[in-house]
Amino acid sequence: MPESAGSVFAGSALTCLRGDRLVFTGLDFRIAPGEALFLLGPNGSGKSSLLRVMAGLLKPIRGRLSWDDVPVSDDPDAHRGRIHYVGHLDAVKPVLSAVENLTFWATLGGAADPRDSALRALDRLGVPHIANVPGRYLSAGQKRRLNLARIIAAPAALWLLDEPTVALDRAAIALFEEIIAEHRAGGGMVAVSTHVDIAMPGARNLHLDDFTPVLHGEDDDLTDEEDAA
Ligand SMILES: Nc1ncnc2c1ncn2[C@@H]1O[C@H](COP(=O)(O)OP(=O)(O)OP(=O)(O)O)[C@@H](O)[C@H]1O
Repeated sequence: MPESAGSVFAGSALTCLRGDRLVFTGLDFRIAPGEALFLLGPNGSGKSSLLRVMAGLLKPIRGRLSWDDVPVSDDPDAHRGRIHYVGHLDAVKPVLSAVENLTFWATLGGAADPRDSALRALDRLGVPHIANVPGRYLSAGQKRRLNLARIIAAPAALWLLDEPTVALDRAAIALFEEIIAEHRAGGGMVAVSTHVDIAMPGARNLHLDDFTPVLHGEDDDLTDEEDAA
């Protein structure tokens, strides 16, 4: 059961700089238990950047990120403990088998019985047969399923998923939609960046291009904040 019961995750007046580019400014969002947010927008509009901000991996140069109205920056470790962040670059270790990769992540995520959780998550993602296959032999879609198995191998209230359905076949996308629905039914929260249709009933849309800054020279004093991770 996620720890989100009653919790609200919110951002207000967020401004993000990457390199020398102001990516978005004045961005607000709010996710309550059971809610889902789609991050939408063209390439380069800042979806991945916002997910990294939400995960505490990238510091916004302005604005506030809060959990139950307490600034996330007050306790970054607590925030890390309540999220699963899955980026679009997978992190499968090539020499470890699928179940070893997943057991490692489940241990980090605080699962009670990491290996058992790992095996059950592989089963849920429809790939029990890859358990003993080394990461380097997995297909793109199998790696993606393995990455998504991470989110159910250990509990976390907030799932931050960057283009989660890339390389997935239709059956896996349907499975993924079911898993998201179950998470939300248990009070979990989710933010998903995507360029394709994913069924998440009742999800709200956040269009990143609505927050693309128009510069008139007043932001010349902005300084870059490197990745916090
Ligand atoms: N590490 C970085 N250093 C400098 N600039 C970066 C970095 N990462 C991303 N950017 C820039 O930040 C902007 C937003 O990129 P981001 O990856 O957040 O967009 P996106 O909406 O997720 O794009 P896509 O749909 O292509 O995945 C882009 O202009 C990109 O070039």
